[in-house]
Amino acid sequence: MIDVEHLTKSFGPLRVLDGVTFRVPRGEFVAVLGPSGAGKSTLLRCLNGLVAPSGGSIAVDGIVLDRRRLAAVRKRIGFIFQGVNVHGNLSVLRNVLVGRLAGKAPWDVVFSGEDRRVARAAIERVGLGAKVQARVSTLSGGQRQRVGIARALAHDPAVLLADEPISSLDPVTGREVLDLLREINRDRGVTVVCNLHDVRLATRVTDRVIGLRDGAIAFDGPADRLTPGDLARIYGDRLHERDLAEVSP
Ligand SMILES: Nc1ncnc2c1ncn2[C@@H]1O[C@H](COP(=O)(O)OP(=O)(O)OP(=O)(O)O)[C@@H](O)[C@H]1O
Repeated sequence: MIDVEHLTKSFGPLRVLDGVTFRVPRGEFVAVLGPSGAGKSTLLRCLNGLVAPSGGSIAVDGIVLDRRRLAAVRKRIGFIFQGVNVHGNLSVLRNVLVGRLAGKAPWDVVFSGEDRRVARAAIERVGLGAKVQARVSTLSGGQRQRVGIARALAHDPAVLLADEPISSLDPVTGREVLDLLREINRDRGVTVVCNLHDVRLATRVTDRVIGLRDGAIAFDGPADRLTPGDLARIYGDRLHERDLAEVSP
């Protein structure tokens, strides 16, 4: 489903991704962990074509991502941004309809009955059916992030990429939002790659952890088998006893 080979990315002299190789099968839920600056967001942005790689290759659903095929690959991907990236002045429905824009020409931004049906179904799916017409600025942080997820779903993606989707939420709401992504992953067979800072949630909710350190893979394996030693390889000596305890039995 996602095939990344020898991916490198440099910003000027700074090498941010350094030969990253992994393959994600259809339907897997992958957490990408790593210290700040390890290259997690850059990796996700490369997968979505928001950042052009310096080297290596990426294929999504068998389509090699390059400039010519960017639109075709993006059609298959829903992107959930870091923090909460929604338009406060617009209704929930309008925000989610934005997810139906892909592939429409600028002179053709008229939403069809089908667009509205899909958007409403996505809003129901994330539990905001009663808020379809509410202005997003009147919603809580967790509800706003659900709007972001509904927008990504309205795109009918085969892959969901989520860049720290719970970083601005309290722990309980964050868990609920991650559980929602897990349910969507299971019900629809959507492949999910999600950057996270919460090790405990990553090990409890996802199938697999890819640990990035200094732009290279420091760990890749089943989430429920992550050991304190693996965590130390990912986070180095900045890790504390408390963090290690999170994955200890
Ligand atoms: N557009 C850019 N131009 C220059 N440097 C960049 C750019 N985007 C990212 N970087 C640098 O690349 C490195 C990796 O950034 P990235 O955001 O991918 O890390 P991250 O692991 O997602 O960090 P965090 O967990 O703090 O979000 C950082 O040193 C960052 O400053």
